[in-house]
Amino acid sequence: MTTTAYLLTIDAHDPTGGSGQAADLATWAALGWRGTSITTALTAQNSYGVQGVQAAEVALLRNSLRTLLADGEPAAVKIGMISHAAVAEEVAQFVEARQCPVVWDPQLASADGSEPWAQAHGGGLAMRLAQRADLITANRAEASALLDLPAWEMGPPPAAWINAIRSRWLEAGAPHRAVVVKGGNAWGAHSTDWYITSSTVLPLVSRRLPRSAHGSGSVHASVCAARLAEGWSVLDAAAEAQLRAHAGIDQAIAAGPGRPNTRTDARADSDDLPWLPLPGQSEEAPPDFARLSGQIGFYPVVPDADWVLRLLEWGVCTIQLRIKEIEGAELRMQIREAVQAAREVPGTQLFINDHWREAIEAGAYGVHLGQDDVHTADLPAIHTAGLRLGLSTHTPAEIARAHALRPSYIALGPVFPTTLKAMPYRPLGLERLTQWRQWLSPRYPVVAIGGISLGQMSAVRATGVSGAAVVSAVTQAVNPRLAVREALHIWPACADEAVAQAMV
Ligand SMILES: Cc1ncc(COP(=O)(O)OP(=O)(O)O)c(N)n1
Ligand SMILES: Cc1ncsc1CCOP(=O)(O)O
Ligand SMILES: [Mg+2]
Repeated sequence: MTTTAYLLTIDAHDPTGGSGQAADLATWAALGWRGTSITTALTAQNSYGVQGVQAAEVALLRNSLRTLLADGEPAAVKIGMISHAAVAEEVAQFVEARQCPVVWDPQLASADGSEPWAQAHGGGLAMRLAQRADLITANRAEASALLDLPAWEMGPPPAAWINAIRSRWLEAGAPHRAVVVKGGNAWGAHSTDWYITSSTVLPLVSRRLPRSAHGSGSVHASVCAARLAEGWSVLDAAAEAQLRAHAGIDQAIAAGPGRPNTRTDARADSDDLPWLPLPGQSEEAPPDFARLSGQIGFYPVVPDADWVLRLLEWGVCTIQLRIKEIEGAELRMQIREAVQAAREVPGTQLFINDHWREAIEAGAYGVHLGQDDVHTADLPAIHTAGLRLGLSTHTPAEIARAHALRPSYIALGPVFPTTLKAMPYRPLGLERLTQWRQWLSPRYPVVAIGGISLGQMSAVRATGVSGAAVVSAVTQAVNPRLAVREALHIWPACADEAVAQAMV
């Protein structure tokens, strides 16, 4: 029997269960991971905060780590509170000898600021932990103390902060390494976490909640460790962690008269989504794109205007024209022809892929854009022209990017392996599709795409998404007419429902 992969938290014992090891283990259980824990310190605490700390005995700590390793290497390590330098030294040696992803969530003081542990990270220990970590998650006070930087409250991180983070914590390592400076303890309408690498500084913005909760940093960091162990990028891990921590604070559990505990298995929805503004875009969300006028259901994506005409005849209501190889006058003519034909069938929602200028010119119902397209498309022009916007997403960070643009629907994919085009993304599968669909509800209709055959459409529909976009299942069907009839039977298009409603 092979050992089940495991995550390791090296953190303090919090008797309330709200933070540290207990919160990490509960978070990992909620994510389907086996968690293990090594204790750096025992604490006396309750909902009012930490009342006392006793550091772990170093020989026992070393023995615990060595004994655990005999069962196998961890898939990722999360380091939390360390109250004494001797413990920090032991932990640094341990992680320096590992190959797996490491998340360091420094804890320098309890929320009331009563227990300063900064001295435990002196003598170069903070630098060693930082330089071994793939991700450092620190709030502003912690980063300020560790880097000896003046406080920073509002707006983007000052240049002195970015320079210090890069030169002391990041530059020695690989470019994928990052620091997330969390914004929970700043103020303003939003709470912004700043994601900083050797080459980028990105804001991950959340709606500020009217309260804080004990252990939100532990939940955040442990989600990051789990997702790094699964091979997600640091930015994707940070985006999902922010979403889950936000939901956990929003649904915090009362633990006494003081602060409530962050819920480790909170169900996140679209109110919890962080958003990742485009470069130069303000943190303020732009106005929403127009809502869809009908349901989506079966959503074929086809390569030319003739296909659109045929689908309209066959009763399909939501269609995408995805022209890849034609340009100039012929492209404009096809888009105009398809848009004109779609306008003549009430209830039709025709999206034009990529070609947003021609779509505006033709007065299309909507456009569908990919992640790269949003950097070059004139989104305000599409909005002003009243077109709906659909956006492709494949990862949590891309979802955060899409949420910054407030589109009319969000597509998630690839759900299954697709042969249509090479994609650098792992298929989501139905479980993750269900999960991400929940994150996007109730704000966004969700379209599933990628490798969906007619045989899988019922299962995709059961995840609660609003529609299934398919290419090959229609365009490469032996009998496309029959395939469309079958698909409309499984998931009726809005035209059918509009007709049905009109007949009632
Ligand atoms: C409904 C839907 N979802 C995703 C896509 C993919 O769009 P994009 O990422 O722009 O890639 P291309 O289709 O342009 O290759 C889509 N077209 N429709
Ligand atoms: C364009 C696109 N974007 C994500 S998956 C995909 C391909 C969908 O094609 P198919 O339905 O044939 O797998
Ligand atoms: Mg595109």
